[in-house]
Amino acid sequence: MASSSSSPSSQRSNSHRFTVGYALTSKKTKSFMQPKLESYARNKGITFVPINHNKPLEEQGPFDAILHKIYGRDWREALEVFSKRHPDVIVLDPPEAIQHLRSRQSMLQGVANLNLCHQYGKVGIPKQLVVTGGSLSAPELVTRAGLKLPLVVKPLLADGTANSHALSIAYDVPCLSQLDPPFVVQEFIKHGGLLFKVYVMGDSLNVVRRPSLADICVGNSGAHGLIPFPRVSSASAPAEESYLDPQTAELPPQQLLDSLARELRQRLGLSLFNMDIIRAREKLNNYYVIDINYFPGYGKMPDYEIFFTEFLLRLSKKC
Ligand SMILES: Nc1ncnc2c1ncn2[C@@H]1O[C@H](COP(=O)(O)OP(=O)(O)OP(=O)(O)O)[C@@H](O)[C@H]1O
Ligand SMILES: O=P(O)(O)O[C@H]1[C@H](OP(=O)(O)O)[C@@H](OP(=O)(O)O)[C@@H](O)[C@@H](O)[C@@H]1OP(=O)(O)O
Ligand SMILES: [Mg+2]
Ligand SMILES: [Mg+2]
Repeated sequence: MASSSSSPSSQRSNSHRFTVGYALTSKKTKSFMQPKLESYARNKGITFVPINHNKPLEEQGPFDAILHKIYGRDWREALEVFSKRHPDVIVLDPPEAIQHLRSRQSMLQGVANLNLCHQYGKVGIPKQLVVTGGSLSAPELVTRAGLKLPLVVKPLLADGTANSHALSIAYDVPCLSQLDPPFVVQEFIKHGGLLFKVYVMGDSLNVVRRPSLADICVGNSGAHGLIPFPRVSSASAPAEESYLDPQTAELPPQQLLDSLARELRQRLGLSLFNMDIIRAREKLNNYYVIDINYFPGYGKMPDYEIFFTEFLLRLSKKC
C-alpha cells in the first residue's frame, strides 16, 4: 500500500499484519469489540486499534482500514479529508454512502429502483410518502396518495438517536396532524408477526428470524388514533421462542437474498449493513424491505467473529 505522506497514519503497517482502526460509540464498542473477535482476528494477523475521534486522525495509526460508526459532522468531515490524503486506507464505509441510510426515504430508494422480480419472488418496499411540513397537511397528503390504513409512522431521520426509533401506528388519517414533520408514512404490511434480518458483510450474508409487529386490522381491534410501539425486533426476544406461522416463517430463498444484497451493495456503495425484510401474508411471493441499517448489531450474530475476520481477510488480500 503506498503512503502519501510521512505522518503515522499513512505509514504502511507491518507487512504481514492488517491493522484496523475503529471509531465507534461506546455502546457499539461494547457490543462489537468482544474479546472473542479480537482474539480470533489476532490469530489471523488482524489487529484492532481504538481511534480517539477527538484527536487528529493524522496523529494516529498507521491503519490499513478504518471501521467507524459515529454520528456527527465533525467526524464525517475529518474522515473525508483523511481519505483524500490517504486513498489507500480502506474506509468502512465511506461517509457519503452511509448518508443514504440516514433518511428513511433515500435508504429504500435503491430497493424501489431495483424492482427485483425473480423466479424466487419479488422484492419491493411498502407504499410510503414523506411529510416535510409543506403547504399540504399530512392527512391531505395521505388521502391524495390513497395510502391504506393502518399506517406505520417513522421519523424521517435515522440518525441513531432514541427519537429516530420512536415509531407509531396510525389507525386513522386525522391523527397524523398531531405529529411534527419530517416523518415517513408507510402502509402496514401484514406479515405474520415475523421478520428476517439479513446481515451483510461484503459478499457474505447471514439471515436471522426476529419477532415483529403482529398483524393489525383496522376496525376489529377497536384501536384508534396514534399508538406508539416499542422496538419489537430487538434481539432480546428471539423469534424462535414464539409461535411461528410456517408460511411466513420460511427463510426467503437464498438466491433472492444473494441478488438483492449484491445489487444493493453496489447501488449503496456499502459493505456493512443489514436489511429488515418481511413477507406479505396475503401474497406470499412478495417480500418487502422496510429498513436498512448501517453497521448493525453484528455482535448478536452467531459466529460473527469468524465472519467478520474472514471479511477483513478478503479485504486485506485485495490491497
Ligand atoms: N411497513 C411495515 N409493515 C409492517 N410492519 C412494519 C412496517 N414497518 C415497520 N414495521 C415493524 O416495525 C419495526 C420497526 O420498524 P423499522 O425497522 O423501520 O424501525 P427502526 O427503528 O429503524 O428499527 P431498527 O431497530 O432495526 O433500526 C419493524 O421491525 C417491524 O416489526
Ligand atoms: O444495538 P443493537 O446491537 O441492537 O444494534 C442496532 C443498532 O444499534 P447500535 O449501532 O447503536 O449498536 C441500530 O443502529 P442505529 O440505527 O441506532 O444507529 C440499528 O442498526 C439496529 O438495527 C441494530 O439492531 P439489529 O438490526 O442488529 O437488531
Ligand atoms: Mg428495523
Ligand atoms: Mg433502522
